[in-house]
Amino acid sequence: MTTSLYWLTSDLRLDDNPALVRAAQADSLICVYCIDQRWFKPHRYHVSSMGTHRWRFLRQSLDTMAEQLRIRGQFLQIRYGLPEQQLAELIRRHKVQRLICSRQIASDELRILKFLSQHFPELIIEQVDTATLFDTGSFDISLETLRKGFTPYRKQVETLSVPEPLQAPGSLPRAPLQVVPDQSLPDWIPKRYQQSGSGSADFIGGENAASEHLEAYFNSDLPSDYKNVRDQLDDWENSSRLSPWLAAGCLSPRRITKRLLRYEQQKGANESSYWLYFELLWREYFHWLALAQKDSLFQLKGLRSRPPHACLHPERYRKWCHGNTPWPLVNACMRQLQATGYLSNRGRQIAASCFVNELGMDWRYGAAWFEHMLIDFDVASNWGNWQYIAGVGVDPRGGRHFDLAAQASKFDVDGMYVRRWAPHTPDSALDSVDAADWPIG
Ligand SMILES: Cc1cc2nc3c(=O)[nH]c(=O)nc-3n(C[C@H](O)[C@H](O)[C@H](O)COP(=O)(O)OP(=O)(O)OC[C@H]3O[C@@H](n4cnc5c(N)ncnc54)[C@H](O)[C@@H]3O)c2cc1C
Repeated sequence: MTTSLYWLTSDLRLDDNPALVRAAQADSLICVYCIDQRWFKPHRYHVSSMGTHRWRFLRQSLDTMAEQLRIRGQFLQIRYGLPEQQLAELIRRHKVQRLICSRQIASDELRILKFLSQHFPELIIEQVDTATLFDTGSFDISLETLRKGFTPYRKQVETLSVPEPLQAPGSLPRAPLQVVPDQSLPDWIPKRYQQSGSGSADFIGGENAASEHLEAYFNSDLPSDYKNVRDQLDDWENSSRLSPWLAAGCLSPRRITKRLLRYEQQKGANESSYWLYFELLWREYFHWLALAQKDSLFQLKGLRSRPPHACLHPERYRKWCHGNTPWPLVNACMRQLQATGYLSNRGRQIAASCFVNELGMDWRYGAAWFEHMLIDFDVASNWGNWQYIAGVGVDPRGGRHFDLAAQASKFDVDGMYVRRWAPHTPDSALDSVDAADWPIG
């Protein structure tokens, strides 16, 4: 009798989930999701990884996943604590022979897998590609090749056809025991997370909401205009808004691509519809890059040989985070992010460029704030895009410096965006100057 353990991470779906299909090849199956205690503790960048927007979305996604598994005679265990301990306990108790999970790219999760392989040398650990269009091994994903830039990579993968998405399994092996779920949250989850309620109706976590949103988007004509409007700062309809579901794994990129192809067959392909695929390839590029570059994703120097000049200035940092800088456009971006957990790609670029260039700060503090705030946080896309803007990633132009006045006059012509999100921006200087700070005489 074989017992497999499926460790769910950013793959909260049944549809097109090759890890679940692989895990189901067993007599008995344990499905577990671990809420990591470390997500809620402020780390070296003085903020915790998990923010309330993403937490709400995650809880909704887990509820849907638990219900989908229940319908198929399975059970989702949600465990709180340190994943390495939680998983080790299950492996020991149920004499688990195989652990299956999605391919991990972040160092924390890779350390968990290393811990398990050291403590259970007999355990077979299988990492499965669930977050990408293509599998590892379909093409060259070495750092050396990826460093050549996005365009050579894109040309390589555009010759490949995207594999068909898998159907959700109709039934699954039984769990070894039925554990009564404990719904109470541990006290290391701060109170404000427990009260985060149902939140904004814009993004509802879970596979069902994901497929409803996918259908609504592709039943409209919006994809045919995507490229023309994707750079706008606000408005639900300017881009696909698929990112939170992609990041939590409620939706697979293969399913999106399949739906996009159907759209093109029905309504015709154009540059805009192609551009959606182009952006999915960017997402994928950052994913492979993160996998290849390992810990340098989180280092100040990134892929460069020397770190850039950067400082840590707490007052500037606070002002940027809360939208109190001298730049109304940046303030509007930061306040929208804080209020909703979402920011357009243009808004993210503007806020990140200001952080790196006008504020001269260590880019990793900005990336960590985004990680905490974003409802669609994805380690590869977030840290990779930050590196790109800070000039320590793969950008052949060596970083991006956006002219904030020019951005405002181009993307917020009538000032509507600033009026909506930061109507009462204080007229503050970037740094407070106090005579007492200066030596006298
Ligand atoms: C500083 C910075 C941080 C970012 N952090 C994240 C993050 O944590 N999570 C995240 O999903 N995206 C991140 N992005 C990328 C991008 O801003 C978002 O994916 C996009 O705004 C999400 O909205 P959408 O789904 O409507 O995108 P659309 O414009 O509709 O694009 C469709 C999909 O393509 C992918 N995509 C689009 N642009 C990018 C890009 N520049 N890089 C990678 N993938 C892209 C996303 O999966 C997106 O859902 C970041 C960008 C910047 C500049």
